Amino acid sequence: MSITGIRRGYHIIKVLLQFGLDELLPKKLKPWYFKLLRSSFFWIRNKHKSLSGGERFRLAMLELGPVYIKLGQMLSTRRDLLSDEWAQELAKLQDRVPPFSSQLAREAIETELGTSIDAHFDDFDDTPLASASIAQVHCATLKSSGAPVVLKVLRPNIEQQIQADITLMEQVSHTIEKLLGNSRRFRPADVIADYKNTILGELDLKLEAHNATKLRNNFLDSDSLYIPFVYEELCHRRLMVMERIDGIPVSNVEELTAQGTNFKLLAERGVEIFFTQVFRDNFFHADMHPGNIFISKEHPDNPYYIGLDCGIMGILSDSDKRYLAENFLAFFNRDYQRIAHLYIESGWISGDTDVVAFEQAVKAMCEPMFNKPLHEISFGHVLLELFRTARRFELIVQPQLILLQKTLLYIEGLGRQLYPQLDLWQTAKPFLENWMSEQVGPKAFYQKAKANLPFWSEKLPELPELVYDNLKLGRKMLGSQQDMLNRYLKHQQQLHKSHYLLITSAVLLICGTFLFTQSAYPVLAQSCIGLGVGCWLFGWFTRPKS
Ligand SMILES: Nc1ncnc2c1ncn2[C@@H]1O[C@H](COP(=O)(O)OP(=O)(O)OP(=O)(O)O)[C@@H](O)[C@H]1O
Repeated sequence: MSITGIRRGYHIIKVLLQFGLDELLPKKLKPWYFKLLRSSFFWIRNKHKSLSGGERFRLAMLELGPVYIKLGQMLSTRRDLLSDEWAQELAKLQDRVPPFSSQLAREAIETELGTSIDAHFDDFDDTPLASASIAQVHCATLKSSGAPVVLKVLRPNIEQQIQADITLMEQVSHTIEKLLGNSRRFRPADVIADYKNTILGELDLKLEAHNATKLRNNFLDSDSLYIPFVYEELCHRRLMVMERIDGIPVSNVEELTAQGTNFKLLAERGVEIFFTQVFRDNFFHADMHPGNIFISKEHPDNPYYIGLDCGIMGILSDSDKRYLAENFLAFFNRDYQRIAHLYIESGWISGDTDVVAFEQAVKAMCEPMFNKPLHEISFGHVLLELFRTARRFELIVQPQLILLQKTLLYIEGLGRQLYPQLDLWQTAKPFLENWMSEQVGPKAFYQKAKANLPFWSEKLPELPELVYDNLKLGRKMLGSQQDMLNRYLKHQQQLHKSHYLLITSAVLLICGTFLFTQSAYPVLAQSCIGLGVGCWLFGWFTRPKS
């Protein structure tokens, strides 16, 4: 580990201890060596005893910088793991991060544009509209059209800071894995690798701009989701320019209530949008924390979502989608055998797995879930528990599915928060059933045939020629196969003949030698030996050449 790494490591320990995060760990997670390690840093005391646990955790993440802020943000969406108080506290990390100077922001924007800000924009606002973990957002208007826009620019040196912290995390996680040995089920290095991919993906705003445009186009005719227009020609790796939106943050329930939002419709639309993104478009927003979701101000009785920050998007293969949908349907039909077979067919677990044992484990895990009314069962939770069970049977971890499961859990949590009576099953079931019927059965056959029609109409005129060529080729192949067969038969005949001659010569030679030793029939003995030698020579020279 480098000197810088050691220094950064010490700083992290210092911050964690200064905010008393070690005190938040339950006693059973603090063995004697942990206590010994803590006392060896006796000069670092908890300076924030009066603050709540959630507040201390948030402030520590803020102090440690973007990688930890992002981690806190991700945790804030895990209401299945955190109490409401903690989740609300961590949600503050979403866009209340100290800003950097507008001078630096201006310089960075002009470097990316290659011209002055004034060349493209009027009324650039030096006070940032929002300052988040990775980027800062400033308002301006577009010179060419007067349209209100925002400029999202990456924080200075953010790439180096993230890289340094990730490297340190990688080193620590590898050391932990070595200490834990091979039998580990917990793989910190995999977790860090996953996190690294996620956070590095967010550092390319050009990519984010492409993603946003793609998602916008997928939902252009939608009443449920709006994605702001992106000015791609003004976007660069460290700068993104997009339409300015005016919505209410989804976490601001008071304001949403005050404007008379139809929460039931809003909650149902959240679930529908997610399933549409996954099953219809195969392209889903996978960073759905509250700082990225706004609600329209107009028509509160018919509200729609406004989505920002398309840095992290998930994609599933067609087969993943099919197995996923079948998994949910099998679960709700309590068909555990089908679930077990689906995991093997999809290749998520090995074909050597004991299917019966796996089916029993799935049943033991799923059955208690049906103690709740159907509408309270969470799809995200079902998936999470299925993955946990499958992990005991050597599940081959599918990062795209984990991303999906986390997003699903969050979307459902959000839906329930907005409208606690949300019936997840009634919202999602018709969607899944429709989708499945479109994938299999006569309708699917018709759809696929229709989709392939342009290909066949292009190939049809070539068909007679193709048939003729194939027949010609077939005849040629048939001829050469016949030749090969003839040659093989001839070879076998020669082989048999030479074997026969060699055996005959051996018999004649043995008989001739025997008669010779008896001295009774010398002429016969000589004839036998002569004939034997002749047969042998003939057999040898006529043997088949390999
Ligand atoms: N088009 C927009 N119109 C209005 N406000 C916007 C727009 N884009 C971003 N913002 C504001 O800026 C904040 C941060 O934007 P964004 O989430 O894209 O940045 P980020 O650095 O990627 O944040 P995160 O910490 O979520 O990764 C948003 O929460 C929102 O308040």
